[in-house]
Amino acid sequence: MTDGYVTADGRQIGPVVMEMKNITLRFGGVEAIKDISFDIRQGEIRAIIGPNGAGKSSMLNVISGFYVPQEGEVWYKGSRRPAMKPFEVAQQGIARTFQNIALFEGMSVLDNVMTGRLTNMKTGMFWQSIWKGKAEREETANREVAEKIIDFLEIQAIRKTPVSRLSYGLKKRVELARALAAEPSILLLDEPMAGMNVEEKEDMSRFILDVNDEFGTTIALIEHDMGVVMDLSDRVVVMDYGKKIGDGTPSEVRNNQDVIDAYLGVAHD
Ligand SMILES: Nc1ncnc2c1ncn2[C@@H]1O[C@H](COP(=O)(O)OP(=O)(O)OP(=O)(O)O)[C@@H](O)[C@H]1O
Repeated sequence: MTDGYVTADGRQIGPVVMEMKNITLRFGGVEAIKDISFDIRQGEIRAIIGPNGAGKSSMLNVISGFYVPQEGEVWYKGSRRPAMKPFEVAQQGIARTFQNIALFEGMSVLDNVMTGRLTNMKTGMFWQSIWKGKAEREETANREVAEKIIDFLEIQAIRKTPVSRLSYGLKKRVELARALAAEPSILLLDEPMAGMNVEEKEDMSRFILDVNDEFGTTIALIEHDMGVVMDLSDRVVVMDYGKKIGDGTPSEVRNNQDVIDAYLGVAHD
């Protein structure tokens, strides 16, 4: 792994933790990702942005192991990652949220957050049945982590409330809490601000920054609204029609002519 460095915007970021090398992903005749390479560094907030259909969700799904690209390599913590099932990727410390909220609506906030601990459970069903003490200790420790995250995200007042009764913005915050409960090394956020009003967007931005600051979590997020990510991110990859057209700090990509054209809808060859 290479060392960390200070970005042009003055933020210290760490060594490379994940590297996408020449990734190409096809769906039949559609090339959703065309030979894209970029890295994600320890402790940074890395955004992948682009207009509708640019290939952002496809890229997030490659990172999370949901799609295996036809070409290219994914490197994680210094080794090439073999084709993996999403739960295996999760066990390696990569947690995610979904654009369409994927919570257990009938369950309380606390129980939903507790499901985020499942990938960290050491005691299997067999041992739980014959070794009650160990399982109970693990349950207590898991609950402590869940409660700490609930406090951190300021949702203690609704910890017993069924998710179905919550506003959209709060559901998104519970989803963030559940992903954090896994204590991930990399947190993937799928359009975390989509469908939110201005106030909810501000709250979510603050929580994303606080999580990054307080826990040092590396965060990769996708978003089509360029404005939303500019204040939040250390570095930004810009995609358009499956290609990478920009990569750098927010001010670098903001001044990149290809990026400006893509967002203004200027025709491509
Ligand atoms: N499962 C799939 N099967 C076939 N084509 C797909 C599939 N998923 C995505 N595509 C195509 O791949 C291209 C990139 O789609 P993708 O959803 O990754 O873009 P996006 O940047 O996330 O868009 P949006 O902002 O609208 O969500 C599009 O042309 C899309 O139609």
